[in-house]
Amino acid sequence: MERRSRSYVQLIKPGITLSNTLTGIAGFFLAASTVPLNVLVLVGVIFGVALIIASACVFNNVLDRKIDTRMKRTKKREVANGVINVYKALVFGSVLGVIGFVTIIILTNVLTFFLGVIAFFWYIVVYGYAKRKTVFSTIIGGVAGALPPVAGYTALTGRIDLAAIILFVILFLWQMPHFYAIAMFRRSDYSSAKLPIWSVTYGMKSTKKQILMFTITYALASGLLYVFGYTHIFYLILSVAVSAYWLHQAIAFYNKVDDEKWARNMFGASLVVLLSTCFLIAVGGYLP
Ligand code: HEM
Ligand SMILES: CC(C)=CCC/C(C)=C/CC/C(C)=C/COP(=O)(O)OP(=O)(O)O
Repeated sequence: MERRSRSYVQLIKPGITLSNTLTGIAGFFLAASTVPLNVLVLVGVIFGVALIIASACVFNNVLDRKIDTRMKRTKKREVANGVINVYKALVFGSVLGVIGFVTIIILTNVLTFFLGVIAFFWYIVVYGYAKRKTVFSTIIGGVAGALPPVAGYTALTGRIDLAAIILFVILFLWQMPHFYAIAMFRRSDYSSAKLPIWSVTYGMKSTKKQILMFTITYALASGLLYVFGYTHIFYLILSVAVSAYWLHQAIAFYNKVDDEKWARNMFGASLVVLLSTCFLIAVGGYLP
């Protein structure tokens, strides 16, 4: 790929855009186990959600360009280091956003459109502000991250019911160990960028305890789709296995390796858990 287009691809934070879209697709297929599947709506979810998230990430690159220069992980980002200027990034982000929102409104419904608007605004403005000001920014950011699966679900059902709320809770809780693990192994980055974050404010041991607590809460929440009858016994067995894997990673190495190594391992495991969880949510309603 040409260097310039590669830079634009980096601007949308492809890992985050792809994985969040995946959670939207999972929500869609859970809905399709209770109401008839509509392929056009699926197309709307895939492209609409992906484009809106991509757009939000581009705007985040612009807003965070100063912070990004102060962190080792982000200092090579295109807007931060001037490879793409602010104006071009804003045009790119706006084009993605307009196409994304138009796709959502045409192919899904008004409720899903509004969820997209809320998530978009929340990530860029509310989280963008909180990130600089409070140690609770992770919890606040988690709200935006938990909305795509809800949007995928409402795109088909047109309403927020208990299943939609459970999806929100599962993904919200998944994000806490995911991000606190990053906060641990990137602690010096956050410290030099002067961003309040749990590991910097309260230390590594406290963050480790938080991760363990949220991993347990996630494990409990992932069973709720079964408890409330949206999925069946195979979903429960497999989701218990996934949670057990994550908990095992947390507990087995808790005092055996250094904190940073432990956190890196938990982060890697969080991605395995995310993919497995998306898969189980998507097929859970069809399994016996
Ligand atoms: C459901 C929501 C979320 C999903 C699906 C998700 C997914 C991912 C994935 C797949 C990666 C690895 C690929 C990459 O680096 O681009 C990643 C990394 C990252 N995520 Fe998340 N994430 C979510 C929520 C969050 C939240 C709430 C935060 C912070 C408040 C966060 C912060 C980060 C950071 C900083 C990285 C880079 C880690 C590094 O390489 O040092 N994520 N995320
Ligand atoms: C529909 C819609 C817009 C949904 C939002 C989905 C989304 C982008 C979720 C990610 C949540 C989040 C707080 C990521 C961290 O960003 P960060 O800025 O702290 O990450 P960075 O340090 O890598 O810049």
